[in-house]
Amino acid sequence: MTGSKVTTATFRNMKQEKRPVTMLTVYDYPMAKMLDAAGIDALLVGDSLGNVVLGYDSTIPVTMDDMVHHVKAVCRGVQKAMVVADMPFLSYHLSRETAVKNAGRFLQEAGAQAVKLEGGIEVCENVRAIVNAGIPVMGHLGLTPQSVHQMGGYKVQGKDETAAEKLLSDANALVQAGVFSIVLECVPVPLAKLVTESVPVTTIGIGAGPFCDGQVLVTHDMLDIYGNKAPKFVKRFASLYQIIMDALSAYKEEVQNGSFPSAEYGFSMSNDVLEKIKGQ
Ligand SMILES: Nc1nc(=O)c2c([nH]1)NC[C@@H]1CN(c3ccc(C(=O)N[C@@H](CCC(=O)O)C(=O)O)cc3)CN21
Ligand SMILES: CC(C)C(=O)C(=O)O
Ligand SMILES: [Mg+2]
Repeated sequence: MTGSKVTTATFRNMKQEKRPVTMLTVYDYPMAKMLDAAGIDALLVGDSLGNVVLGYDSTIPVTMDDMVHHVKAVCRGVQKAMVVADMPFLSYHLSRETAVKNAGRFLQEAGAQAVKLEGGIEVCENVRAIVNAGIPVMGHLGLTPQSVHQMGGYKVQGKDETAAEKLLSDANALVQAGVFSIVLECVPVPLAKLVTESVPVTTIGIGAGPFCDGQVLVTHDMLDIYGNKAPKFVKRFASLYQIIMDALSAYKEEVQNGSFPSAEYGFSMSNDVLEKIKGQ
């Protein structure tokens, strides 16, 4: 069954069998092909697109059209992985109708299999409406970047009793609303463990410790594509920034000193033709 598509049923089975779900973010076709070939279970087209690819300093400017454009590119590169589309700022708050309509675009126009959205009890009515339309929904609790101005920065969430209780009741409300999975971002390890043991759906952690049912990271962070400072929870699995910078310097040097392009990179033509056109 290694060739078959990852579905919400796969998520359910993996939680039951205690096999960790692997998820990574992706925003374009080439990376989607690589992540799918590597057997990553789920690909999140995150609204971190804003930070990682579009150069904004938050996820708030990202629009539905931005997201649809990138989800389309990702889906063209994927055979097996589940593609989850992150719903951007204000695309699921205004009404049940707009929430369903926007979620539907990701499946109908772009080819995703599920959507993700941030928040707890306050979004549950709209989550239910999306689920009722036959669209699998992944929740997202803890550090929810679209609320950065309300949280007063990117900080660990759920540390005090009130916040921890709120997170637990939000998780239960999302389950009641029909989500198949919940991302837990930047929450203390023991709280993520408690939520994971309390809910029947698959929890996916980012900065939430090893006891979640799965893990997600921003691919550009774990590959260190930018050579910048990353949040504490990011492990660098490669240092691509250095590799890319070395390649760029080598190219510049070789073009400037004339060693590139050497003969092997050029095309020849017959001398006859050359002589003829020179004689004209
Ligand atoms: N490249 C990238 N990676 C991400 O993980 C990510 C984005 N972009 N954009 C959207 C959000 C923003 N995220 C962030 C951003 C910063 C921290 C951060 O600096 N956290 C502090 C915690 C401070 C504390 O409360 O102790 C850290 O040091 O990790 C965490 C998550 C996660 N998401
Ligand atoms: C960090 C993940 C969970 C996310 O929401 C994103 O990449 O936008
Ligand atoms: Mg996001």
